[in-house]
Amino acid sequence: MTTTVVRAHGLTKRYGSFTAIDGIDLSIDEGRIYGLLGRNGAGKTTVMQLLTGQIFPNGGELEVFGRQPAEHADVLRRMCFIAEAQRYPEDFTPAHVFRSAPWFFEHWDAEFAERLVADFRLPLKRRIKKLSRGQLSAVGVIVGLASRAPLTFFDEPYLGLDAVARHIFYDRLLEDYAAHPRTVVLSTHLIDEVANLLEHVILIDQGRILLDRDADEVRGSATTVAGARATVDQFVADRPVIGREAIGGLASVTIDGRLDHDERVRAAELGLELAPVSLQQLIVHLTGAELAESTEREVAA
Ligand SMILES: Nc1ncnc2c1ncn2[C@@H]1O[C@H](COP(=O)(O)OP(=O)(O)OP(=O)(O)O)[C@@H](O)[C@H]1O
Repeated sequence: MTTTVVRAHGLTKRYGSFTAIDGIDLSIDEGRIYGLLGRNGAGKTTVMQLLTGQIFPNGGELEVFGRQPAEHADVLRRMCFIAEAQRYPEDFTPAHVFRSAPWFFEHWDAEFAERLVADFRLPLKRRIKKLSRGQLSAVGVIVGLASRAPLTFFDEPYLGLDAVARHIFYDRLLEDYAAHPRTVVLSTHLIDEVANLLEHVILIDQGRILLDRDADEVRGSATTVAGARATVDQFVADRPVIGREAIGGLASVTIDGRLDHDERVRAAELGLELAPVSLQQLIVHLTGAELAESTEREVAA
């Protein structure tokens, strides 16, 4: 049976007259990896801050582990939130951070943290304020992984991490998650890199949820059809179009939904090229519709 760890209904957060989170419904199940995706300013960090009790909603209902997060220490203890720009006490070294972690996280695994320190080549005794940007991110990633909190939030945790370090993060996360299942919510702009890691995708745009679906359903749920403009237009005529680019007599149109065998054969007969749309492309289409339209207008002009 699936256990739901987060339930939100009509969750709203306003800053003055600006509505950052606009009455969203959300449910997060135990033992899954969620991707919280969206453009800059979409509201990802605000959602994570609400769920971890760091800020209060202006409206709606929110339950984390069955209770309101902000008021219950036992709920807060089961969560770990790694922010984009994590702050540490002045004069702390990574060694200090890892030594104090067991105070906050009852499942802290010191041995795992040690292995991660070696993986990330993190200088343990250097003051945090002297660390490079990537090393600072590594401290957060190590805390997030080794804490083994039942509900872990990583808010774009890898500013400055190089490609090797990011892949170490993905690999260790997957390995450790398999051995110690828990719920992970990861916000990121590097969608293609994490696409295979995610089991569920929540796409947020201007404080609202645009997509909340199983990652497997999302993968391959859209197709790009490219070829002669008139032929493409004819082929996609009755389908939901989510993106369109055209240059001269050529067009590339992204349609929602899968194509069956007969449709694929027909596309091939018409000389059209079909390509699956990656999660990143799909999200760009879904959240950048205005951009795509203006590009087409510019090209056409
Ligand atoms: N304390 C605040 N006061 C006023 N506005 C705020 C405050 N915090 C966030 N906002 C606004 O709320 C919106 C959502 O911000 P949020 O940080 O949640 O976005 P995000 O999706 O995490 O963006 P990014 O990908 O750029 O980190 C933004 O428009 C932001 O400017």
